[in-house]
Amino acid sequence: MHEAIKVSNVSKVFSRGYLRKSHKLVLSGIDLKITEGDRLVIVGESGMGKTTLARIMADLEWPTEGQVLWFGQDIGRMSKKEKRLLRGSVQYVHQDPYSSLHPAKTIFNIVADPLRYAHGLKSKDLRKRVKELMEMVGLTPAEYFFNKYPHHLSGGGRQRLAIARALTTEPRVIIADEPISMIDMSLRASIIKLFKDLNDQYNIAVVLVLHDIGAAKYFTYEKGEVAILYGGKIVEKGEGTKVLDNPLHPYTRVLINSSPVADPELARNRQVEQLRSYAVPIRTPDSKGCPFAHACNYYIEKCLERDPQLVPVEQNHEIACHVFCNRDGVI
Ligand SMILES: Nc1ncnc2c1ncn2[C@@H]1O[C@H](COP(=O)(O)OP(=O)(O)OP(=O)(O)O)[C@@H](O)[C@H]1O
Repeated sequence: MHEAIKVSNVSKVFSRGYLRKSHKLVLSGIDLKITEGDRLVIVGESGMGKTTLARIMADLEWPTEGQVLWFGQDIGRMSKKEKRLLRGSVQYVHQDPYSSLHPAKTIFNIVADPLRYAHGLKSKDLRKRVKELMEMVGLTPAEYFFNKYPHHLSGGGRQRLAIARALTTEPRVIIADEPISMIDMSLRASIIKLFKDLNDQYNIAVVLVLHDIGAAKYFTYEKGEVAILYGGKIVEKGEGTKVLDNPLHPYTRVLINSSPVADPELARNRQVEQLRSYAVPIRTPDSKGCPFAHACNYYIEKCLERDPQLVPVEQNHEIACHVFCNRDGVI
């Protein structure tokens, strides 16, 4: 299987303030890849760098250091022409379906416009393709929606429309940033199911940014990988079922144990570990040590001094933790 997107040693620093002298390290040393036709979920709480990473993967943001490869080619070294040829192959779906769609355009034109401009489709062919794409995302009967506007749709319907628009370029990868966070609870599973179907039926690689563990499990149950982000670093990554069913990093364990469960009996009896701090770590390029050390109940002196690297603990499962893992495996 070929790599669709590969991120190597990516760091991102945002600079601001007077003379841009204040530097914030938002991502550091990120290595991540998704192969063609696969699934990947990036999980973490708010402020951990998920959106920045997804935007860098989609070439909407540029890394301060490191490389991003699309289908084996370094996008930082591509000419404009080369990039233009590949751009349609990687599509980005925004978090907010309420502001990402033009409110004064009909649903037909939202899907048709990119087909007109990029593929030169007209009249009958255009109508046929718009109908096909709307059916692919479950907006049926498609003709019923043609002359309606985004405000006629629910949040879930709008997200489907945004996905239909993304499909107009026949992408090989879709990157969706928190695609269910602004949608009613009852519709969330159906949107994740839609991404699963696009992956299964059309072999489109899908990267989802999520903070909902239940949704991450549902998406990677059959296949796919999960990367857990904390303080701009990947602290655990690997096969979805391994990471989510057998979490080894102390942050992943807390994240999973504190996610809501439907069974009231289970919820009542569950012991949730309390962290030493719930503050989002603010890191600069000079920060030392593990980003989770200030919150971790198991930290040792070394955690404050040295940044742990990702180490394999079993096949396709890595963690970055001085306490729970060393080069010989899990302690
Ligand atoms: N353009 C920017 N300039 C300065 N700081 C930024 C910029 N974009 C993001 N940040 C900061 O980077 C950090 C990570 O932001 P990011 O949006 O990537 O996190 P996130 O995990 O996606 O959080 P959320 O789920 O809240 O979107 C935050 O502290 C944010 O304030």
